[in-house]
Amino acid sequence: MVCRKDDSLCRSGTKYHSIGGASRSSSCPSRQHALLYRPQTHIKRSRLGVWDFYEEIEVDRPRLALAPLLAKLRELVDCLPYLVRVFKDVLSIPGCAPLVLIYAMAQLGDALVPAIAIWFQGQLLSITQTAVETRTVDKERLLRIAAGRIACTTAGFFFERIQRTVEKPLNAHIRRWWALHCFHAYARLDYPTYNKTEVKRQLQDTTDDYYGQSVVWRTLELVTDIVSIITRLVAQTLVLVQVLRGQPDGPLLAVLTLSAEAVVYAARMPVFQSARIWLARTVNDDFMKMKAWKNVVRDSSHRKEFVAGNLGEHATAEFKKASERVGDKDADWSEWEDQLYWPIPSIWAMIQIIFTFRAAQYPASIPISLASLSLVQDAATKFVWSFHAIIYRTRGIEHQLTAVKKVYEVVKIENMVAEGTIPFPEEASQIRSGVALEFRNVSFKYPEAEKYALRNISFSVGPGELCVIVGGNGSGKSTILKLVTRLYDPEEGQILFGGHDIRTLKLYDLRQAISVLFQDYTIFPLSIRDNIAMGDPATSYDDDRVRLAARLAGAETFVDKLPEGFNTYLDSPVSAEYSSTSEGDTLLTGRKVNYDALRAAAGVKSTEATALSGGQQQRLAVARTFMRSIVQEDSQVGLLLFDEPSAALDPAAEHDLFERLQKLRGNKTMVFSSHRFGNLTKHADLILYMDESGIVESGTHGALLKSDGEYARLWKLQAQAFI
Ligand SMILES: Nc1ncnc2c1ncn2[C@@H]1O[C@H](COP(=O)(O)OP(=O)(O)OP(=O)(O)O)[C@@H](O)[C@H]1O
Repeated sequence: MVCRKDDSLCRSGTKYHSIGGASRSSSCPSRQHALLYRPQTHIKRSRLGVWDFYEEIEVDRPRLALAPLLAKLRELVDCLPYLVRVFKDVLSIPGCAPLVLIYAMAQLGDALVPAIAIWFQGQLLSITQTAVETRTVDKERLLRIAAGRIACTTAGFFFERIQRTVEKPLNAHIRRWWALHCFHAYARLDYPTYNKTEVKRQLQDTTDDYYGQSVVWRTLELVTDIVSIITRLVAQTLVLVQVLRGQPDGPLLAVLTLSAEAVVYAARMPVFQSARIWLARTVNDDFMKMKAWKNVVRDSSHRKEFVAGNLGEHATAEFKKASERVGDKDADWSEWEDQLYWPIPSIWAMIQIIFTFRAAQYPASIPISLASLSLVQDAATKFVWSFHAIIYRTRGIEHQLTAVKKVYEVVKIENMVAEGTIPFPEEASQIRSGVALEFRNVSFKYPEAEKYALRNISFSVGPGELCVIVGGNGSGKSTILKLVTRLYDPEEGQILFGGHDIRTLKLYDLRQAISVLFQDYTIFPLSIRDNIAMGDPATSYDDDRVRLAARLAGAETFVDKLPEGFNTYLDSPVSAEYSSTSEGDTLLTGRKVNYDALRAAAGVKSTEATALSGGQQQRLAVARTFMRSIVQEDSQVGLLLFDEPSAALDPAAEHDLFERLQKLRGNKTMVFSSHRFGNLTKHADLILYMDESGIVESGTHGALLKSDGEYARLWKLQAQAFI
C-alpha cells in the first residue's frame, strides 16, 4: 500500500506521532537569548512514498512569532559593519570604483524607468479615453507622449545593457581579489587547525563559487538589487497615485490593489517566515538497495572489481528484484519536496469585481475610468514581478550576509601551532655540517585521541649522524617525524633543534632547515614537474634541477616515456567541457552523436587521468625531497627526515635509493623510519627500537645485536628469510 501524507493509512494507525517535545523557551529578552531562542516544539511524522517525513512544529508559535524575526534582524544588523567593509574593500580594488559607480547609476536608472513609463502609459490611456468620449485627439500631445513612452523602453534597454557590460569586468576584478584572499586564508593554516571540522566548514562557506561568482560579488549584487527594487516600488506607487489623483476612487484602487499584492507576496518573504524545519529519511531496504546498485554501476572506481567479479548479470537481477518490490514508490525526495509548498493565490480578481460593482452602483458618474482600471492592473502585474524579484533575491539573505562576515573572520583564525621568534640558523655553517636533534621526555597525544602516541621519549642525534627508527606498526615512528616538523606540538617534554627548543624558532626557518618525506606522502594535483619542483620553491624555476632530482630518485626514465613527459597531470585539474547533447544520442538528421573526432582534433584523451604505479608515485615523492635536500650544493637543509621511503619500491630500486641516500646526504643529519632492517641500520650511528609508543632499545647495530634483545631477534628473523 502506498502511504501518502496521512500516516493514518499506514501500519501504525495513528495520524501523527509526537515523538518528542523540547522546551527550551526562555523569558529573558536579552540579545543573546534572542539569538539562541528556541520555541517549544513537537515533531510531526508523516509518510510520503518510501520516505518518512519529520517536521518540527512550533507549539507556541503565535505567542513567540516575533522572537525568530528579531533574531534574524539582529543577525543582519550584526553583519552590517562587514557589509560596509566589503563595499570599502571593493572600491579600493584598482579599477573597481568607476565600474561600481556606473553599475549603481545604471541600476538606479533602471529602477526609475518603470515609474516614468507608468506616467506615460497613464497619459496614453487618458488620450485614448478622451478620444472615445469626445472623438477628438490632441495629436501634438499624443506624439510627445508616444515619444516619451518609446524613450522609456529604449532607456530601460540601455540601462540593462550598461549593467551587463559593466557586470563582467567588475565581477572579474572582485573574483580575482577574492580568490587571492581565500587562497591565503587556506594556505596560512597549520595542519591541526586545518583539520578541524568547524574551520573547514567556515572556509567552505566563504569560498563557495557559484557559476564563477564569488560570495562578495553575489552579496554586492544582492544589496544593489534590493535597493533598486525598493526604489522601483516606491517610485511606481508615487507615480500611480499621482496619475489617478483626479478620480474619486482612483487612489483607493491603487493603494488597495498594490497593497493586496504586496501583502500576499511579502508573506512569502523568508524574513517573515520561520523556516520549516524538517528531515526526510527512508529505511526502505529495497529502495536503498536500488540506490546502492546504481552507485556501483555508475562509479568508475568500482568498475575493475565489478568486471573481474562478473557482476553484470547478478547486479541487474538484484536491481530488478528490488525495483519490483518498491514499485511506483521509488520517487526521489526531490519529487516530494516540490509538494510541500503551496502557491499563494492572488486576490486581484476580487478587487476588480468590487470596483465593477462600484461602477454598477453609480452608473451615471463612474468613480473610476476603465483606462485607470487597466493602468492599475498593469501596474499591479509589474508590482508582482518586483515582489517576486525581492522574494527571490532575499532568499537566504542572512546566510549571504553571514558569509560576508565569515570572509573577514576567516583570516583571523588562530593557528594551533604557535609561531616562534628566534631566526635559524644564526650562521650558515650551523646548517652545512648537519643539525643536532634531541628529544627530552617527550609525550604526545593526537587531538581528540585518548591514547598517547608517544610516551616519555628521549634520544639525541648529533650533527651529521644517521638515526634509524625501527619498530612495529603504530609504535610511534611517524609521529616522531611529525613533531620534529612541528605539525603538532608535544604535550610534555622538549624537542631541541640545533640546541634550541623548536617552539622558540621561527616556523618558516625551522621548516626551511628540514627536508621531510612522509610515509603518507601526497602527489599534488599539479603537473609532475611542479610536483618535484615544489620540493624547493627557491629553485623551482630550474628545469635542470628538477630533471636531476627525478634522475636521482629513479623517476626520470618513466616520466620521459609519458606522452607529455614532465608536463603530465596525473589528474587533469580542468576537464574538457562538452555540449549538452549526450554521447550516443541520435539527432533529428539521424546522425549518432560521437565526440571522438572533436576529442582527436582538440587532443583530448577519452580518459583524462594518467595512472602511475605505487612505486612510481613514491619515486616522484622521493624526487621532490631530493630537489630540496640533495640537489642543492649549498642547501639550506640541515636535517633529512625519511619515513619509509622505500615501502612501495622493488628490491633493486630500494637498494639503489639507499645507496644514493648514503652517498648524497654528505654530512647532513638524517633520521630514517623503517620496518626493514639491514641496508641502513648497519650504517646507523643510532638505532631506536620502538614498541607501544616508547623506545625500548637504542644503540648501534653491533651493540644491539650484542645485547640480544628484541632488535636482535627481529634482525635474525628477517635475515633467516634470505638464507
Ligand atoms: N592523525 C592521527 N590521529 C589520531 N591518532 C593517530 C594519528 N596518526 C597516528 N595515530 C596513532 O598514533 C599511534 C602512532 O602512530 P604512528 O603513525 O606514529 O605509528 P608508526 O610507528 O609510524 O606506524 P607504521 O609503521 O604503521 O607507519 C598509533 O596508535 C596511531 O593509531
